[in-house]
Amino acid sequence: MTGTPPDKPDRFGDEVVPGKCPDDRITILSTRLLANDWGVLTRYTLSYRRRSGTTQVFTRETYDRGDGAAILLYDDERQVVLLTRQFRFPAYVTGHREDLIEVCGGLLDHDDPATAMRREVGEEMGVEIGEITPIGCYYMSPGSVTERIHFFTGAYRPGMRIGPGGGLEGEGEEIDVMEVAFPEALRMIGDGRILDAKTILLLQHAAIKGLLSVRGAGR
Ligand SMILES: Nc1nc2c(ncn2[C@@H]2O[C@H](COP(=O)(O)OP(=O)(O)O[C@H]3O[C@H](CO)[C@@H](O)[C@H](O)[C@@H]3O)[C@@H](O)[C@H]2O)c(=O)[nH]1
Ligand SMILES: [Mg+2]
Repeated sequence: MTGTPPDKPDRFGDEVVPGKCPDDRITILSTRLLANDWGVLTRYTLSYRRRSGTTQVFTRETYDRGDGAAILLYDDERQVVLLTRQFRFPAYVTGHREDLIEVCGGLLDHDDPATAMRREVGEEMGVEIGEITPIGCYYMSPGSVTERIHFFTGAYRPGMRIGPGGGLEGEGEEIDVMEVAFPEALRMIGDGRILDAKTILLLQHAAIKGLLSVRGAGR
């Protein structure tokens, strides 16, 4: 994506404001904006009616950077997948010192999911993709992060590579594009070389649905 900040919370509609909530278990008592920069960090104070009928008051912080999209690009003739490798600072601060291996993904940045996905595939992978197949839209960290990721798969062939990819240098992106044999990609989950959950979800989806052959991946 470009360096513009993601969508702001108004994309949720007007129900998440004090005193107004369609779920009658919940009353939002107050909200406090803690940060409004790249992402939006908000502290809500809410009262929650438990199943027993008693009411509890507590606070919850939400971090909103907008929603995202991710895609597994696969070539079923050559039995390979196309992945990225890039520096991830939030992983670095947890002590992880290697670049992360991931499927292509990015924030929607005001586009619909399929449009955003095509844009990211062009920028990051240098691929002009044909048909893409939606799989579902899932919360990745629902206890604190509002982001939902729209998942896709897409078949590609070497002829669809129209550029080197690599992402946007002006945004600090430096993305390596890696073609990996599918059984090897599955082994990379098992031995910890792949640590990104959206990538693991998509590779396992491809195995379960038989998009590619798992022969040679071991147990
Ligand atoms: N200025 C600024 N830029 C940021 C910040 N955080 C990220 N960026 C930049 O914003 C761009 C985001 O690139 P995308 O390709 O759209 O997103 P992503 O970082 O690959 O991944 C996002 O979407 C994924 C969904 O597939 C998510 O899984 C991932 O966590 C992240 O939200 C990158 O250029 C990145 O450097 C920040 O705090 N400040
Ligand atoms: Mg990205």
